[in-house]
Amino acid sequence: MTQTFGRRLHAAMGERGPFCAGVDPHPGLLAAWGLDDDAAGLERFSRTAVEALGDTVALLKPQSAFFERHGSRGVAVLERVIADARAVGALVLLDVKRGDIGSTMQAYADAYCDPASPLCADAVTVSPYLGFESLRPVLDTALAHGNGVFVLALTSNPEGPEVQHAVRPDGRTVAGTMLGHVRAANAAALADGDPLGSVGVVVGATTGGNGEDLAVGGPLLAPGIGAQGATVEDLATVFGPALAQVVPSASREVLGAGPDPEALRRAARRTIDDVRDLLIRASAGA
Ligand SMILES: O=C(O)c1cc(=O)[nH]c(=O)n1[C@@H]1O[C@H](COP(=O)(O)O)[C@@H](O)[C@H]1O
Repeated sequence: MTQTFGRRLHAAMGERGPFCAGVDPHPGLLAAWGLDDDAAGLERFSRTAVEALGDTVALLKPQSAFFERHGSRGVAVLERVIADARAVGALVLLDVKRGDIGSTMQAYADAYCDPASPLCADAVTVSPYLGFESLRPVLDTALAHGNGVFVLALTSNPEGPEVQHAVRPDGRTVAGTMLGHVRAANAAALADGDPLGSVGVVVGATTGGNGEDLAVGGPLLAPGIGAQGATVEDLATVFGPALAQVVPSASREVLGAGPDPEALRRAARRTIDDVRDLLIRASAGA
């Protein structure tokens, strides 16, 4: 029986520490690393990042857009990143933020959640803002293959609140409604004894004390650390009692230390140490 994503991520967080390193080959980072903004530069950048970080972090998160902008050669590099990262023991969260009508979501599910596809990753990001049930094909396909899904709830960008904080007639926010759906999606796995559900949510580290119940039974991906202004210390305010389920995520903050592999590793380890220290202080009630 395939191990669920929730179990695999829980184990990886214990072994390597709770941290997700983004692989975002921004044109500006390619230039800073002395690389051309083309498919060859993309390939060198990505291979360096995977070789430096793949055996260090629990989760690697390639952002698909930065590969797609190089066309089919860029997508081929993305396929390689997924395979290479998994080969050195990192779980791969493919950041594509898909969200469409259900019948189209099945095609995305085939692309990203079915091991028969070269773009299949351990987990994928999706947007529920066409309605949570439109995600059903991705949820069902991912879970059937022991993979995971991260559902956007409270995003890190300043534009998010106009949709996500909107209050429904029943008094719940739109984001709170999505968090409720994810909680329900994880209930069976938790009842079966999984330490962590396979359906996570994205809650930006920039979102402050947001007033939502973030105990959804699955992992809480927290982007926004570093370049977007949030710090590891902010996680305590944003997540409160749900801190133990948080996987903080940073891309430019770590990648900016490159291209020296040792410097990349040091940057990731620094954040992991800061998160571990925060968790120890939080559990001691400090
Ligand atoms: O799903 C994500 O990862 C994500 C959600 C969100 O709310 N905000 C957010 O910044 N992200 C992604 O996280 C990464 C943040 O990059 P840095 O700001 O460089 O750390 C980018 O790849 C974003 O697409």
